[in-house]
Amino acid sequence: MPAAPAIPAPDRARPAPRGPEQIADRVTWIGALDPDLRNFDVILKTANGTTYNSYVVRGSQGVAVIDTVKQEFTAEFLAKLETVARYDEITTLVLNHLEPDHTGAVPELLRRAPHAHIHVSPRGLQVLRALLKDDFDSYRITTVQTGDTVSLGDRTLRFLTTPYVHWPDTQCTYLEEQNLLFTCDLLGCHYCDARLYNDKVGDFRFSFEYYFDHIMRPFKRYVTEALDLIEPLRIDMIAPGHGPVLRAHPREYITHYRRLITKRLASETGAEKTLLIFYVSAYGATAQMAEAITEGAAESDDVRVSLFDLQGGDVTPFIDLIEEADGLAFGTPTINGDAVRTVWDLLSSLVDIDTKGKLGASFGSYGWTGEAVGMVEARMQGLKMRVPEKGLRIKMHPTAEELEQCRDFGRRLAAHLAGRPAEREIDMSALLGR
Ligand SMILES: Cc1cc2nc3c(=O)[nH]c(=O)nc-3n(C[C@H](O)[C@H](O)[C@H](O)COP(=O)(O)O)c2cc1C
Repeated sequence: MPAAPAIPAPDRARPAPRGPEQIADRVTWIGALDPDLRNFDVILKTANGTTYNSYVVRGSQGVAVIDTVKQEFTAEFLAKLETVARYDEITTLVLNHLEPDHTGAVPELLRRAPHAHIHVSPRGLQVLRALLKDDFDSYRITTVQTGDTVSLGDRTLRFLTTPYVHWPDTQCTYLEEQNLLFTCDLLGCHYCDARLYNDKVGDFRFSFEYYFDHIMRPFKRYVTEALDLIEPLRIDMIAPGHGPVLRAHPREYITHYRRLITKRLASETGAEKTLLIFYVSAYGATAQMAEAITEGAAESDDVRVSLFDLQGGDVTPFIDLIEEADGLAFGTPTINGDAVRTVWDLLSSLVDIDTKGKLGASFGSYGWTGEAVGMVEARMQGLKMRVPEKGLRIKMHPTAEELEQCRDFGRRLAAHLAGRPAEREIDMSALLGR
């Protein structure tokens, strides 16, 4: 065990905005408030900051620390911890998620707590190794999975493996005797309020949904699995890693996640699959292609086809539609060797949703080099979409014959969506070298 305590990271100049809080019998919040933070993980706006929630659970034969805080709050965190436990009493350190905002104080805590036995998911172990570097081998570490428990005497922690909410390593920890669930990022949000409890703080609905949209939404299928796992539990309190402690009606937050996951309305047409076709067009050539592709695809009764001109510029309204769609086609002319910006804007907005396995297609008119279609195709492949048809390029305005090629392209996209890929006509003369 490494002996010499390192100097803690410099703490913030201003005093800690609040001390520890006993949130339940034997359970104390020892987290940190970060009210001045305005941007999190580069991708999130945090209008009133965030909190890094850490908890101590005291049993008759052991003390557990559940997650820690961001590194710059280490001294504040340790000071709070010292008010509720001695370092040599800490038997268990649970790391539900290894992201630095929850593990920043781990190295310092481990230096001080010689008996802390780390409990982490199997996939968390790899990240932990990277975090602890050369010290890794000097600590006692156990990997835990759903159903495993650790006893603190008269208190028991049960683990639930909930991967990809939102990193591969994530898990939840359930305090059995008190029906208290520690969920780390799941059901959390960036909302800083020293009053701490959901029934005391300001209105944090926006933050809760915003956090879901940007952090959980790309992993909806995993979030669903996590909810399936935690829903059968009796839950009196949810203690997340960020934002308010959910003690009033905790189950409503699970229900709300379910609602956010399933926004889709019942189909009005009865068609099983949906195809969205987006385009931009300076002189109308790509627009003509888009209309012909739509016509071709719409011949299928199995596919509901929608056509959208992106000229308006704002792509945000399309994100929900895209998330629910089965297929997407993007049309863009080549302008200065590239696709048009609104198409890129839309494609880069897809980072918030799961596009894996959706059908993708690209098309567009060009004058001489025509790179745009291939670029869009590569981006769709990068998003792990299924791109079964080579992108369709037409030089300048399409002829009647080329418009028929577009219709045919649309028919093939519909057939792929319906699970019946159409046979393409084989050009025998090309095969025979004529
Ligand atoms: C400003 C400008 C830049 C262009 N740059 C390219 C180019 O780099 N490569 C190319 O193949 N065509 C280029 N073109 C030609 C267009 O791709 C072509 O006119 C196409 O038919 C336009 O399709 P649209 O009517 O759907 O906008 C350019 C056209 C304009 C107006």
